Amino acid sequence: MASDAMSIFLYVLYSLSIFLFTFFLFRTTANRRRSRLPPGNLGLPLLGETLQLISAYKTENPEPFIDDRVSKFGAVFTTHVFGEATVFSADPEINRLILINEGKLFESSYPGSISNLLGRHSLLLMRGNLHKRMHSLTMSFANSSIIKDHLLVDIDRLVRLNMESWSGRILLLDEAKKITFQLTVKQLMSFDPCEWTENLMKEYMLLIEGFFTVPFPLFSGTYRRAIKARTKVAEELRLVVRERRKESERGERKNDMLGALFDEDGNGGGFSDEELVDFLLALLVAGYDTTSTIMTLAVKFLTETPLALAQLKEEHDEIRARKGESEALQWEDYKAMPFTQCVVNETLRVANIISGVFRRAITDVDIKGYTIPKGWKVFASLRAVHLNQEYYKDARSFNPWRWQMNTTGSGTSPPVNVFTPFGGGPRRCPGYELARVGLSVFLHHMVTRFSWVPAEEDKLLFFPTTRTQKRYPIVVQPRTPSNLM
Ligand code: HEM
Repeated sequence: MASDAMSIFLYVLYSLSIFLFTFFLFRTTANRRRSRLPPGNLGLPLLGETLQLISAYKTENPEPFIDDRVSKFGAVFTTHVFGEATVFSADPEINRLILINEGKLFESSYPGSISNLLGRHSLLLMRGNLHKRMHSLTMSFANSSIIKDHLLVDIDRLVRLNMESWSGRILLLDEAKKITFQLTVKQLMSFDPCEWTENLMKEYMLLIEGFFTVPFPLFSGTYRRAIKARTKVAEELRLVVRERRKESERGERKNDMLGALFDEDGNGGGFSDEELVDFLLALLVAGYDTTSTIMTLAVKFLTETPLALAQLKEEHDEIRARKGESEALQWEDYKAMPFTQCVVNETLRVANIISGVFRRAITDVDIKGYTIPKGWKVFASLRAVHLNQEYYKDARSFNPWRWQMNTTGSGTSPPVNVFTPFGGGPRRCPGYELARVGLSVFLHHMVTRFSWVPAEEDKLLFFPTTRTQKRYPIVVQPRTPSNLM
């Protein structure tokens, strides 16, 4: 016990001295270059402005920390958060430069908790040529023609299967998570829902909870549990990979992501089991939480905007009327959902599931008259741009009709590079089309099968991730001819 206390004390002392050393080093560097650094405030020693950031996001305002500084300093400013001097950008042009110069001027940089839990062979942490190769492999697996030819069938089937058990009060976020987890496991490894996928999902939830904690098992029970869950998930995935490697050696091939990886050179792409496990584990993380949250928030925004919900229902009722009660959606049906695509865009814009991306400057970078010093962190805020009045009239309201110019020629079009919910450049989300199709199919079955009301008030939270406080409880009722609204 005494030796535990002593090691904690020594550990804290050691961390403190590293923090102070780094902080003063940055301060000195910052002073030297102050004239060319973006304006801003480094805050308190050690803490910087981290506490201001955390307390700002306790409100219902989606972007208080950035709004406040943009009004004082402009769209690009300097701050110091989570132990590092960081340049924040709310400027679409600068964001674009940051995103397209991945690997040249900047490289992605995730907090320690996320990197440790994902594993170093995940796509999100790969760099250079290997990243290029694996990113394009992932893109080719999730592109429109693959979705059209075989993923859509599973999406439609699994969404309907899950909705069959809905009745009375449900927590929509939990239901959406179940659906997206099952979908992703199916797409990656061809497993249909079973006890194994359910247990795996429970471990995944624990793993994801560890993302926004202090990455020291000694200090955080959540992080400890997440590490344990990661080990269990990796063990399970390793067994799958080994089994599939044997099948592949026998010439058997499944039409899923793992199959695509084995196809690379007929022998697991030359990848080790460890590499394949990290890769799959991270893809499951990237697709699961994001898509389920966007499904839930789309329903919340529609519930609060009855005219939009009515128009969406009309679009989907027409499709259903053509197809009868139980026929599965086809690619042509997905392509005949113009208003749904406005709803999808507007949900992505207002919800901003990924509020922005962190990068690190790998050299001194001159942008718009400022210099971002080598080694500094950069945060390209996608949300600050999406919620800027300059680019979107009445930017903080949910208004799907603003996107109708793309289909009807009315409305005003935002400038290019302003709408970037899936990022951009070499790290652009490879699952963007899959997410859009998944959400559209989910909305189709939701509005054609059910009417619903919120079971209680629930509010949006924006930190550390975008979600609703109570997982959006609603009461659902099957739609019948006498209950069409
Ligand atoms: C609404 C749903 C989604 C949103 C808003 C979203 C957003 C994003 C964003 C902004 C990035 C860029 C991160 C960066 O530049 O550092 C990204 C990357 C990524 N996304 Fe998505 N995503 C969604 C769904 C999905 C799905 C369904 C998949 C599954 C295939 C997926 C897989 C990935 C992966 C693997 C990366 C890392 C790419 C890389 O670093 O090269 N995402 N996503």
